[in-house]
Amino acid sequence: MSVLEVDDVSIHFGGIKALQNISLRAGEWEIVGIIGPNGAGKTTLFNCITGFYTPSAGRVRYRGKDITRLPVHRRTALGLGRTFQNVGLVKNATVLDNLLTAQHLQVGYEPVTGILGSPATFAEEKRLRDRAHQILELLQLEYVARERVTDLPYGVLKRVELAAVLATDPDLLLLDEPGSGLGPEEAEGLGDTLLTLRKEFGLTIVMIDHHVPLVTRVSDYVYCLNFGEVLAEGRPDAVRSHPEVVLAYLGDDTESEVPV
Ligand SMILES: Nc1ncnc2c1ncn2[C@@H]1O[C@H](COP(=O)(O)OP(=O)(O)OP(=O)(O)O)[C@@H](O)[C@H]1O
Repeated sequence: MSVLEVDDVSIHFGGIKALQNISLRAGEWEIVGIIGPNGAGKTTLFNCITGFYTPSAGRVRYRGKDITRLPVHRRTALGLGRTFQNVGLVKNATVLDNLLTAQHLQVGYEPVTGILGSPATFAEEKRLRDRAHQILELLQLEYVARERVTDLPYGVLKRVELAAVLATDPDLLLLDEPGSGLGPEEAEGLGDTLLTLRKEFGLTIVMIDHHVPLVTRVSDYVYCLNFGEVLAEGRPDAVRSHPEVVLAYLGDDTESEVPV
């Protein structure tokens, strides 16, 4: 059974057909890449998967369960974790507090209950705090645990955002442009991190990115969207050199691959 199944999903906004009959699969422990030019519908597809939008037609299933109409928090509780195109963190809080807050969205009681609560909640608090530190160590972020988010450079922020979503203990991780704003070396490091995270946490990952070398390197399977439709899908190298994908990116077919 697939972890994620999107079947014939369509959505329109007034006259704009943002998605038309999109189908996509992500199997257990797979990394699935989504590429496509600006306005192709990539973020809209994520919004349909995570519950920010309800599709006009089609189905979204998570581990066989129809989640098409479930609200966002119920999907999060099932194991869907998502990052945003623009960093989604509490800017005035510390890195550690951002992780602890993200975890409390998951456990269903407020941090103050943990402070005033029973021995059982104390034990749970300790478990959450230990896990937060484990994630920070894995992402080499322990050194900024007590720094305020607002004081951090962009590349570090992107890693903190990844840490915060991992803190919610996801099973399916949806990453919206994790490589945006990163230089080639940082993107290379991010690729290594994603491969490690998949192994350490047994994750299935679906990622949108414009950074084609990153997507090609880490993905098992790639979808290219254009004008709300799947233009091509398959193994990364095949999609990257697909004539229609080249045309969509470059506007002509004189090159043999999507630019690196
Ligand atoms: N809430 C909305 N209301 C109206 N139009 C929308 C809405 N959300 C998305 N769209 C439109 O849907 C289309 C797809 O947008 P989307 O943001 O999904 O593209 P994208 O592939 O993620 O682009 P980018 O790479 O630039 O982020 C665009 O024409 C966009 O203007």
